[in-house]
Amino acid sequence: MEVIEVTDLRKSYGDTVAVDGVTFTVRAGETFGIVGHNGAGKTTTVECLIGLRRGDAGTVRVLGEDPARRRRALAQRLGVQLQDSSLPERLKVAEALRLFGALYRDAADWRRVMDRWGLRPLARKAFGDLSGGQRQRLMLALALVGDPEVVVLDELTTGLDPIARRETWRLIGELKAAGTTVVLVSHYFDEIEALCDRVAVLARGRVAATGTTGELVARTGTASLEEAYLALEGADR
Ligand SMILES: Nc1ncnc2c1ncn2[C@@H]1O[C@H](COP(=O)(O)OP(=O)(O)OP(=O)(O)O)[C@@H](O)[C@H]1O
Repeated sequence: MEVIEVTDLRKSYGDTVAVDGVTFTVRAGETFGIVGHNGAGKTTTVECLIGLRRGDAGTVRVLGEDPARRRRALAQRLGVQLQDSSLPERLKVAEALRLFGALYRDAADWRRVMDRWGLRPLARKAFGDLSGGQRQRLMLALALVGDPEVVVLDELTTGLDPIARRETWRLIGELKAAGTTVVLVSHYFDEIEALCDRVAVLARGRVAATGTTGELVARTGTASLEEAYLALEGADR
């Protein structure tokens, strides 16, 4: 079953064409990676997926719904962690989890989410006093507190130290084992290779290729996803 269907999505900001006819599908339970250079259109695509933006043309369906029209209903089933998101400086970690948990009809137990993400020692710390990595971890926990069917993670482990990164990978593996569909935007090829079933390579607002790491490597005659990406990105110039 297709959980996400994006067909010929287009979006411009004035004269800048950010997304120029993007098409891909994500199946139920799949972990799907989106890679691309800075400005390739990844964030714009993700924003259209979660209903924060409406494309100029094309269609987007998430769990069968149009996110631009059904954002509220979808919010109950969707977990989102965006680049550069923030919270009020004085809000404490436990308060944030409780507050976000209360927004969902079928939320996970926020205390368990707090434990799972190693946030209990920080429960009484204010958001403004957290380190970059701790903020990132909290944002991930908040994306999951609603026990979502689909999770969209933009720059999952940016700012995390190597140990926290590996721990995050392990938790994403658990999500995957539980059948959650995950969309992962990343600049880290090791992360995409380790976690994703399939990848879409975005270049200048278009999908240069979609496939498993093995397929992309075979198609480009390269030895790694990073090399395959560089070949595909260059070929599209
Ligand atoms: N709100 C906006 N107003 C004007 N232009 C924008 C806006 N948001 C994005 N753009 C432009 O659209 C293009 C695609 O940007 P987008 O943020 O979607 O790319 P990205 O792949 O997420 O990049 P990065 O890896 O740097 O985050 C870029 O040229 C960017 O400058």
